[in-house]
Amino acid sequence: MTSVSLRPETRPATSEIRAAVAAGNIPTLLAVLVEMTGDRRWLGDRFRPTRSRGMDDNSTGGLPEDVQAEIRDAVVDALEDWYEQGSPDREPADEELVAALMSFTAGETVPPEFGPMMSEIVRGDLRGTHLPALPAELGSTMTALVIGAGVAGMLISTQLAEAGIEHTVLEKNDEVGGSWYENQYPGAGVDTPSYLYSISSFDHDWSTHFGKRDEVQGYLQAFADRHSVRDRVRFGTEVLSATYDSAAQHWEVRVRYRDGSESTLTSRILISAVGILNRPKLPQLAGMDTFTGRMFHSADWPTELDEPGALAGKRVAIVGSGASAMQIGPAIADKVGSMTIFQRSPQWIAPNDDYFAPVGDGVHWLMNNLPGYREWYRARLSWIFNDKVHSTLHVDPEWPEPTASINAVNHGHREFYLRYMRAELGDRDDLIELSTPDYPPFGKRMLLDNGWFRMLRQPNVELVGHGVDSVTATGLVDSTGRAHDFDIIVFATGFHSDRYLYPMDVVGRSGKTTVEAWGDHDAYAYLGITAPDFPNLFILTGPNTALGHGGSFISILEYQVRYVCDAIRAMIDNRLGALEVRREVTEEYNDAVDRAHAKMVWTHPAMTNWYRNPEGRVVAVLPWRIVDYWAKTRRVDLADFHAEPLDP
Ligand SMILES: Cc1cc2nc3c(=O)[nH]c(=O)nc-3n(C[C@H](O)[C@H](O)[C@H](O)COP(=O)(O)OP(=O)(O)OC[C@H]3O[C@@H](n4cnc5c(N)ncnc54)[C@H](O)[C@@H]3O)c2cc1C
Repeated sequence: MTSVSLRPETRPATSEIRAAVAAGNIPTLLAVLVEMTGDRRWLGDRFRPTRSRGMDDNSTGGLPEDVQAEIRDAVVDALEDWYEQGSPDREPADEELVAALMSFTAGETVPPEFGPMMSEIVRGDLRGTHLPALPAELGSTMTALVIGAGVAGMLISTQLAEAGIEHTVLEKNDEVGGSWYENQYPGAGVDTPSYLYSISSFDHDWSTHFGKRDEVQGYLQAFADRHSVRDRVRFGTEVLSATYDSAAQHWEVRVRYRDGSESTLTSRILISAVGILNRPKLPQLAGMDTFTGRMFHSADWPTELDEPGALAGKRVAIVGSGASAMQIGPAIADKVGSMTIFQRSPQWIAPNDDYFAPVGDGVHWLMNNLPGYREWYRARLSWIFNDKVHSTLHVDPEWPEPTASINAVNHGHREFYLRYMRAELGDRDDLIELSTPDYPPFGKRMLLDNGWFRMLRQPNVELVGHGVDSVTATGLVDSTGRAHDFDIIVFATGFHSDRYLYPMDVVGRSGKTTVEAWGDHDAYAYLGITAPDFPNLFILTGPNTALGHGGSFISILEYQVRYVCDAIRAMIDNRLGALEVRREVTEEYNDAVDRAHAKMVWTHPAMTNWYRNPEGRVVAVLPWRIVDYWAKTRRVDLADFHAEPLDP
């Protein structure tokens, strides 16, 4: 469903407005009300929402019924007045008011540095284009190749196209979508609320708060339709290598097409949008080729297993208990004969009442008809799900507990999640023991409960507290030596998240590949985007830019796309042929990344996680808050780069 205009031809009946407003999120309605009316009376104590509990949108604001009713009535009046005045253009709140409203509606202090970033969301600034039109005389010189047509590749391609920059997107698959095209396993979906995990410029009426894979993929396909992205994508084309030619100031990119033939393409600018959760990681186990049943990685789920009855009576193994396993298990437990989960380490799992909750017509109406509602709802989610928790993830050096928690607040989180887990698992002491992590909450990305604990209690489900050692013709042998027989083995074992640009050979100015420059698992780049010796190469979701503390990858991608566009704009404005980040700037940045990580929960020795490389250095996630990354990526500073004029 796409959004409707904020300027309806006919004014809705009061009863229609009232019904929709009844479904509204109270803190969001309050912000909209103050923005629409300018009346600061609504910032009085009587209307102050409570602080939201954990990770939910605090729909009632914790306010008494009569106060909620008063707010709703006032919103109805404000909207009727707005129609009365001929539905004028919305005037978004200024930065000062945004900052005040964020703190007020969050029921806690949102630090002032969030004001500008939140204002950008509230104003909808990221909806626009970041590049001016390319001057005609540069048309043939400023060209680009983009690798990958997931969210990242589509976002940058749309910007390049609007500026008239000639480019091709090279995509190994046959369709756009990346993660969401490939991951089709039962239960696949987002664990970031969809009204946040969505593209700022492309609205959608989500059917549930946490969209499932088909809806997310449909949304991305609709984005591709809207911006004619497919016209610029060469599908079935895998990039094998890329080599920078200093003399020509361009990249030579070796590709292989679906029919096995290969060719070399060239472009001034090379943009990697290959993602970090795209190359499935399978464990290297003895006997992998001997199993006679079906065995596959979660990202390669065979769709025929979705046919009715296909799993009936089957003995299914799920190897791993991370995010994908957690979505698959509850989705198939009722359909299989038996299910055995091999868990090396339990996860921290948070409750979330909205996980399966549908988004009703009333909310859709507000998103599309109440000026500012969509933007304010998103801004609030971007506090609750993105940065709110970050300050609690710093290790307190005085904290006496060496492993289970890192500071007093983190200890409180631990107690809260344990209470929830125990309540869900009831009298199953065996499961409680197996499900209690021995590392601090947030040491790995938090998961949201989708019925996992209840599933564990089902009689046909077994949780094994070990990993697997080998594969046999009939099943698996776990690390205690116990053999298990299966018909189907699903490896929910994640991706090569610490191997950037893998498995491409990307060769820089000096003739070294990225692997030679960085080591196999130790990538680094300035802002995670650009690296010395690799001029004119921009990496989207590069090293240290994924989110460990929660939040939406799409926010990060939008900031990176803006930064890359700013770099390209600088090249165009200054007639540059090459832009290469300075080594000292990159080293200084990466020292700061490592220093910041050393204080964060992710470097805590009590657990392993997909953020760290085998040596323990965190290479995948950002150490800072999103607002810090937002500030760092707002503008390109040419002083950070060696710039070469365009060779005439
Ligand atoms: C199951 C799952 C659930 C997720 N849930 C969330 C969530 O709730 N919230 C969140 O923020 N993030 C989530 N993510 C992370 C998700 O990967 C990102 O949010 C986002 O989709 C990344 O987009 P991308 O375009 O950077 O990369 P991808 O979506 O990974 O796209 C990369 C594209 O590049 C192509 N490609 C790769 N190598 C080559 C090559 N050599 N040649 C040609 N093409 C190539 C791939 O085929 C793919 O199409 C999830 C990921 C998975 C796998």
